[in-house]
Amino acid sequence: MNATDPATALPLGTPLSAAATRVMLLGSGELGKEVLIALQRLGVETIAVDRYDNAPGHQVAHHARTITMSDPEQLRALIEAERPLLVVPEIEAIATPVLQDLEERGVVRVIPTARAARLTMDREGIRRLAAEALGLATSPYRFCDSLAELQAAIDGSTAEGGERRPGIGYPCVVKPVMSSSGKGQSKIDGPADVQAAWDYAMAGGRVGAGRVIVEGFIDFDYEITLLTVRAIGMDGQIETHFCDPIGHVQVAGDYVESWQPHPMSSFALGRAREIAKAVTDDLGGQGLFGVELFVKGDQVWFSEVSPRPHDTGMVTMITQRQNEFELHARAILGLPVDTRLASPGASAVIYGGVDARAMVFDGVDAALRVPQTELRLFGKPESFVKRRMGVALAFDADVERARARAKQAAALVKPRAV
Ligand SMILES: Nc1ncnc2c1ncn2[C@@H]1O[C@H](COP(=O)(O)OP(=O)(O)OP(=O)(O)O)[C@@H](O)[C@H]1O
Ligand SMILES: NCC(=O)N[C@@H]1O[C@H](COP(=O)([O-])[O-])[C@@H](O)[C@H]1O
Ligand SMILES: [Mg+2]
Repeated sequence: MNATDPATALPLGTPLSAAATRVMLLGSGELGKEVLIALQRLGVETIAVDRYDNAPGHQVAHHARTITMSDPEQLRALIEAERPLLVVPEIEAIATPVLQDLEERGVVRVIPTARAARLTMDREGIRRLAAEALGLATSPYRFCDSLAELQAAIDGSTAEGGERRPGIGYPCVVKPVMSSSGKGQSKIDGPADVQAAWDYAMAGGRVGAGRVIVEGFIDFDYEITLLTVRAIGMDGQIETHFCDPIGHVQVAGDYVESWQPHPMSSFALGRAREIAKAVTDDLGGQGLFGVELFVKGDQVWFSEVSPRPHDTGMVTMITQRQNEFELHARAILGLPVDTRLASPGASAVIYGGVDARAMVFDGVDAALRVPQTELRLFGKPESFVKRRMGVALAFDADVERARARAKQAAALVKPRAV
């Protein structure tokens, strides 16, 4: 298809028949589970894939498959055997060159595009695109393959010709190039922290261990996720829609609370939308993106983007007429979207609190007695102290009240091992 050709909605068939519209999710955690539910509500036949059995999405899909998605042979074999119409990445750690090859040969369509999946699986791909190709404001950064390189990147170095390259300086943030939810990430306040940050990054990286990004620390006033949807408009051309900005709090690089709408100056919101449009136009395709931005006064920095629903966007399950999962499902099927807010609201994360296989959640009744709240318990088969096992949602007349309700409800849920 040519970029200017009008696009059309996909035909929706009968699940489990020869006329089925089949969609495969690569990654079936809490986010994929909600996408699968949204797809099923539109009569799509779903195939949930994850690295372990009984993942949240496995429990609701028509078909459940367990493979190592970062293994090119396993991924290729599964897609060729199942032949879905669409492949929807839900995590970063996927053998994306296989997706690119299958897309190029017309075997499957990858959401939003195989190139977007490849560029965002690695912090280097998306950072170089945003900062170097698109010229967007980001934190200063360097990539390093050893502790010595990391130290030199922070301190600055002198090239052979005597030319001085300034360092990132302190404070700074170190992250494995392939990781998410803050795994392997730490802040370095001074020389004494460098070794520990390097060791932590080496232990926390997912695949391709050994390479890190070091970023200058941005002392932002607040950070937002701007959910941005590329969907087919009336004339068959791609249109960009924005949700209201989502504010959030991160602890150790992992989201613990989010709310929508986050108040912003119209200047900063306009700048945020321009950045989101530039990045998502370049990544292309159809679907929802979570554009992460740091804001200080009227200054806006691009941080990173998920070409898929975002964890902080779980709040839209209580704030929007069409939540981020429904928006993604509709956009990828070529259906119209509506990004309107229905009510201010908030989300608060429920961690496992213990390392255990089977869990019981006490206090759910008490939590749901907090007015205007809902819960999602993801059904993950194993709990870790810091594994996200559920989320509390609340709505209210303003985000501050909603945040208080969501946090109160989350705190009343007490996971325990049996
Ligand atoms: N350069 C920076 N300056 C200040 N804070 C930062 C910087 N980089 C990251 N952070 C903080 O750490 C959080 C997590 O960082 P980042 O989004 O890069 O990690 P991640 O592992 O990809 O997380 P996720 O997968 O949940 O999006 C950010 O939302 C922000 O709060
Ligand atoms: N920030 C990315 C993110 O939130 N991803 C979500 O977490 C799941 C993995 O959870 P697990 O690590 O508990 O298996 C992923 O499958 C996705 O739903
Ligand atoms: Mg992030």
